[in-house]
Amino acid sequence: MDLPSSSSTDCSSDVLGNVGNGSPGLSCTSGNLRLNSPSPDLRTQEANGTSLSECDHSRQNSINCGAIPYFQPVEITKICCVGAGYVGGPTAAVIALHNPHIKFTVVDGDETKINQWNSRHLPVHEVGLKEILRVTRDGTESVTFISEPNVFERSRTLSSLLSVSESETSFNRYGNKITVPSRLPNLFFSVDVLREISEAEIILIAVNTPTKTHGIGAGKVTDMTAIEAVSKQIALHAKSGTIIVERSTVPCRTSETIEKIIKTYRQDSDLEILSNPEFMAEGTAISDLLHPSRVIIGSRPTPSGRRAAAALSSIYEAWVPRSKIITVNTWSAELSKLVANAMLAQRVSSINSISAICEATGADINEVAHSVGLDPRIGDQFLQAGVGFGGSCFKKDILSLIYLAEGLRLSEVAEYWQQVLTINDWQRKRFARIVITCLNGTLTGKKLTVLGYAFKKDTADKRDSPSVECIKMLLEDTPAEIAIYDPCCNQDTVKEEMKTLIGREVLKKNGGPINVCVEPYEACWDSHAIIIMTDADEFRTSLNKSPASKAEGSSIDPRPFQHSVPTESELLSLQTYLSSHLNTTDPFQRLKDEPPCEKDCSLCKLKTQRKLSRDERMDWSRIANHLQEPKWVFDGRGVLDIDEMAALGVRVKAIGKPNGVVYT
Ligand SMILES: NC(=O)C1=CN([C@@H]2O[C@H](COP(=O)(O)OP(=O)(O)OC[C@H]3O[C@@H](n4cnc5c(N)ncnc54)[C@H](O)[C@@H]3O)[C@@H](O)[C@H]2O)C=CC1
Ligand SMILES: O=C(O)[C@H]1O[C@H](OP(=O)(O)OP(=O)(O)OC[C@H]2O[C@@H](n3ccc(=O)[nH]c3=O)[C@H](O)[C@@H]2O)[C@H](O)[C@@H](O)[C@@H]1O
Repeated sequence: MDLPSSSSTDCSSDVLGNVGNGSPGLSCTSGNLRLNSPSPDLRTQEANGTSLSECDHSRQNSINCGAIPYFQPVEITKICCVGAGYVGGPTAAVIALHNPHIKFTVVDGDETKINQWNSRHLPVHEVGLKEILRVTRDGTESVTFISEPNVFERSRTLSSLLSVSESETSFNRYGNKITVPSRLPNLFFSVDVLREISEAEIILIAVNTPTKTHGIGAGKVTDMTAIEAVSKQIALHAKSGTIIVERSTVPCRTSETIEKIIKTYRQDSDLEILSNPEFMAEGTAISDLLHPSRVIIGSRPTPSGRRAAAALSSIYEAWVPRSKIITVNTWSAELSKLVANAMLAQRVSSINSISAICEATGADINEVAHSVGLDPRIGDQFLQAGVGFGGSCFKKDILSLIYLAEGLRLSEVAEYWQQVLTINDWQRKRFARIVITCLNGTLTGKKLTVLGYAFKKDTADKRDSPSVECIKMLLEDTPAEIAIYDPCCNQDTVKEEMKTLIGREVLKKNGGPINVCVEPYEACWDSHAIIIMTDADEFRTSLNKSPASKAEGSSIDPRPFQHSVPTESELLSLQTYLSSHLNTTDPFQRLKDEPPCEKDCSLCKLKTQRKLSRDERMDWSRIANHLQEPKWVFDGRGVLDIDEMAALGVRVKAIGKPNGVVYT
């Protein structure tokens, strides 16, 4: 129940209901709402990373600042996330890492996926994910170590430095002895959806919301089947007062739909529905979740809506500065997710449209993008021209926006966003046509090599991948062979997908042209043309540096720490730093054993696809020697240095590069 508004309507009570000093039951030295956490140690440290001035600043910037009355803090002990996919798993891992006092369970109807999350073989591959799961899912031992930069590196004998008794001399010499307490597991994966829903105080919905493939609105409207199913389960099983959080990307006003579904089964519903869209990108999911540009929380503008928003905010405040947590109304939160994806995709289509002009005029797309991106009003992100955007979200979210505009009879708006998709489709086909044209209009009898099968680098996700579409187009011209290699995709999964999409006869073992390779050199051998479809670092020429990757983790020593006990984030960066220097996955020796695999675990037997290490590049000179004349490489992602390749005798056709136009 909301307490009467005792605080004033100025910023002594901010939009999340966090009140200033002197409020009963709340500590607000940093301006953060403190819940009754049974384990204040790490959590408080982490949250206190937000300074008072930062907090005050954020209050001034808060939308609706001061509009909220004081309310009783909600104690959160159990969170359930429905949907153990690309979003559910990583989100849960990061929230659980920073909230060790909360029991977090991820549920999914897919038992195979849940078994994978509970095993050594995770269904989602993201840099840093495994490290976090080892802590949250498996628990850790207590560890004592020295917080002195370079101590581990100097000694190179970890065990003597980690054991308190043996390393007393070292401690005395270097000082700053740090003890990190042990952790119990607080992240669980389960198929018992109903039980977990019934016990949670917060339920995150992270189920899939693809585009409908049949019936009314097919190919346009969002398929709400999973959202509807979860809403019904929540209506029937959630306890009173549970906070429901939309993490899935949904059409604007979906919370209203959820509410209606809930009310169908539960007349006296007191469940509050929030919108908290996720903005992470695949390949950098963990970095994006650990350091989000913003956390958007949409709620009803009522006291109970704001109280629910405050409860959710307090979970994020364990590691996200308050100034980055933005509260808005529910519809704004839902719509802003669609708009963010639409605008990112729009930039890609914009630069891709210009790439065609570059090819025809002699301008260079990289030079144009660089020149344009230096204007801070434009910025340099998302200006890499290529084979068009792919992935599970951009297209479906733009389609959802178009459908919304059409429903509102805003046909010009719908047409505007439709054009982003039209250009994307055109660019994908244009690239495949360039390949065929350069090969004299015929692929018959030729071997082609496709490097990159997923929709971008550092992920195995193949949903709406431009590569798949390109392969389909090339197949129509009956090449002798298409060899496929992707450093992240599993060979058997790619074969299985090709079989499903095109037919079993397409595979090499059945006499067909598709040959899925486990290493790049085999794929490129004797090829008439190499076609680069993703920006994997392996594919780059030595002179063409990869853009700084957020995914790679810290190469900077975070010591000395700000607090006597380091935060989980600090420990993680130290672990990453030490792991790379000392060549061990567990430099603190605090991790417990991973769950054992069954004797004949099929996943253990799967071949590891990445044959080159993360930093290793393909040897293009070796490949150049074994290409068929006239040695064609089609660079769909701007990863090659054309002069370097020319020196190897290789012809490169790259998107947005001058098409034989010379200065006169
Ligand atoms: N993939 C990404 O990078 C991002 C995705 N999103 C959004 O997040 C949502 C989820 O996306 P992904 O994680 O990629 O999807 P996903 O397909 O990887 O995972 C969804 C999971 O939900 C499960 N599920 C569906 N209905 C269920 C039910 N009734 N009960 C229990 N489990 C159920 C499925 O079995 C599946 O494992 C989508 O709305 C997507 O647009 C948002 C930001 C980033
Ligand atoms: O809602 C989602 O699912 C997510 O969609 C995208 O993330 P993601 O699809 O994982 O990957 P991006 O890095 O955005 O790339 C999307 C596509 O655009 C392409 N792209 C991206 C950037 C660029 O400059 N050029 C370009 O062609 C990529 O190769 C890829 O095919 C957004 O970046 C995330 O913020 C969002 O949360």
